[in-house]
Amino acid sequence: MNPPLSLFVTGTDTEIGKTLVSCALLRGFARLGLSAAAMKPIAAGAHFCAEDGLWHNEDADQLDAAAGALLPPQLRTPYLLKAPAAPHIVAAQEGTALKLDTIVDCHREAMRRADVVVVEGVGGFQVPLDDERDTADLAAALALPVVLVVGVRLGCINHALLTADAIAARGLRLIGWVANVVDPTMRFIDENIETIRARFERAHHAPLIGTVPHLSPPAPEQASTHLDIEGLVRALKSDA
Ligand SMILES: Nc1ncnc2c1ncn2[C@@H]1O[C@H](COP(=O)(O)OP(=O)(O)OP(=O)(O)O)[C@@H](O)[C@H]1O
Ligand SMILES: C[C@H](N)[C@H](N)CCCCCC(=O)O
Ligand SMILES: [Mg+2]
Repeated sequence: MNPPLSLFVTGTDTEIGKTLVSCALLRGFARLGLSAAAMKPIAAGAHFCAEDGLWHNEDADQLDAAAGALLPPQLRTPYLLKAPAAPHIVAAQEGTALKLDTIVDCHREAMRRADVVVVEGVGGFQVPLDDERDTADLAAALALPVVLVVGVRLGCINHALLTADAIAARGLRLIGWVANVVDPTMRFIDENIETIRARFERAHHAPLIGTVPHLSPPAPEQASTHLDIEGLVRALKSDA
């Protein structure tokens, strides 16, 4: 039996396509016959649904819809915060301590239930969780290879390079990256992507998993056709 695989999806910012790409990865893994589960361990922004009597988060719902192996909500999202804002601020206001150990335990259980577990971070790579820790500490506690989603828009080169350096500084492996075209009106899109590709290849040996064009509608199944999922699986297996 193959050991389960897992990866941590981070981004150059909030709202740049981490959820879309995570869902695309889930669909791509499913196409390869892998049972794929998703975690959004810390979610900020929840609404109450009278139909099922549960609090929902949009990212978590999208991940559930794309996942082949569904996790129970408490395992998929151990920390569901109400307000759509910086998690350390919302957690403090709600009196919630965001514990890395709890998330690591949930992740360990998720790994027992699927062939591959996709973990979506929250916001960018160094979003605080409290006065001391941030989401980079979460990725390190989970000891996962990182996929960086670059939201392709003006300014993304700098954000991409800073994030890759931060990932390396935490001793984590940037296993690949996705160029996600959030601003289709940007000038020189291909040249921007090539600039990042060449630098990531040289400095981090991190390949471009694929370029997701601006999609209408932004459907995970379609996005997944732009990603080299087989290559990613090979890299994850050799990293495991
Ligand atoms: N390639 C794309 N084409 C069209 N729309 C996109 C694309 N990528 C992302 N979007 C849209 O941009 C918005 C933000 O994307 P998404 O929710 O995936 O970002 P995120 O990085 O996960 O944000 P958060 O930090 O809140 O988790 C969504 O409405 C999504 O549908
Ligand atoms: C609510 C939002 N969609 C994200 N889930 C949280 C983004 C926090 C960003 C914090 C920051 O870097 O300033
Ligand atoms: Mg998201």
